[in-house]
Amino acid sequence: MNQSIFDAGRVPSGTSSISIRDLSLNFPIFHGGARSLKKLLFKRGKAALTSSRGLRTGGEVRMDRPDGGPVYVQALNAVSVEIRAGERVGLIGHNGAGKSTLLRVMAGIYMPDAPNVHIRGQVAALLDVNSGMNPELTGRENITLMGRHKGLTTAQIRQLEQDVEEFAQLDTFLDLPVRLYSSGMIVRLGFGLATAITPQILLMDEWFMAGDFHFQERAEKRLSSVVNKTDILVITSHALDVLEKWCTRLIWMEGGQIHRDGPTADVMAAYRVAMYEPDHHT
Ligand SMILES: Nc1ncnc2c1ncn2[C@@H]1O[C@H](COP(=O)(O)OP(=O)(O)OP(=O)(O)O)[C@@H](O)[C@H]1O
Repeated sequence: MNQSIFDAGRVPSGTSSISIRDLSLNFPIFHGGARSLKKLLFKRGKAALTSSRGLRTGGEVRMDRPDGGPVYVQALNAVSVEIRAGERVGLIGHNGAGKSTLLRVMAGIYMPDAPNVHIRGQVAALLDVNSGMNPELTGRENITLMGRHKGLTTAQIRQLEQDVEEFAQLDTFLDLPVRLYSSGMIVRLGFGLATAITPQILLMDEWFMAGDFHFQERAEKRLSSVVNKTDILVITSHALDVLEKWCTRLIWMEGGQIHRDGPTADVMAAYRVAMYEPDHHT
């Protein structure tokens, strides 16, 4: 692909960075269940529901004051992280630890104006497999739509279409509405589209591993050529071998906080030990 057409937001190569200082993010609970949680918190005279052995699933459920106030899930709690060009970072931790939320902050989806979040460089986020896709349109029409959205010329859109068609190998399905696709077929199209350009900062959730074996092989190949050219990769996955393969640094999250941050081998060794602790649900 011609890279010059996607230059918006680019900075000189090797100068991309992610800087997040003391960031907290709460999701208010409006569901009826919030009332019983509130009662429970009130009964315990506490502002937060945390198990005595440490909360291993989900963020902390909190109430503004021990005597009442709105109930919310604290997805991120005072998170500070600096990532420089050249780093390949993996986010690990239990279900609900805050990994996807942190990725969404980095992608500018949550809190895009937060003064303590600074993202320098052109970002591509592979977070939701069908994000930006219109299920009523065919795969080919979706490619065109994205091309137009990016301001490409007709010739450039054709180039994009060829590239994605070759990679996704959807054959006749490329000309059928996306709502008829299986989840793996959507992954093929979404992944092909998202990796048709080389961003400076690539943020990925683990869904890209969802295709069949042949797709995964080709996806890995395509991904490594993209990753080799990006300044920064941040990826979250429960597949530890994937993280060991791709990452130079791991950030281990627990209950919305950074529990440990360091070279992959060190953090992974400690994580594996913790995983086999009898009370650990990671
Ligand atoms: N849109 C939302 N509305 C309300 N709560 C949310 C929302 N998104 C996430 N949460 C809550 O925030 C916490 C962190 O969720 P997040 O998705 O970041 O976890 P995760 O580490 O990516 O988990 P997993 O490994 O299961 O994907 C969880 O307790 C979750 O219930």
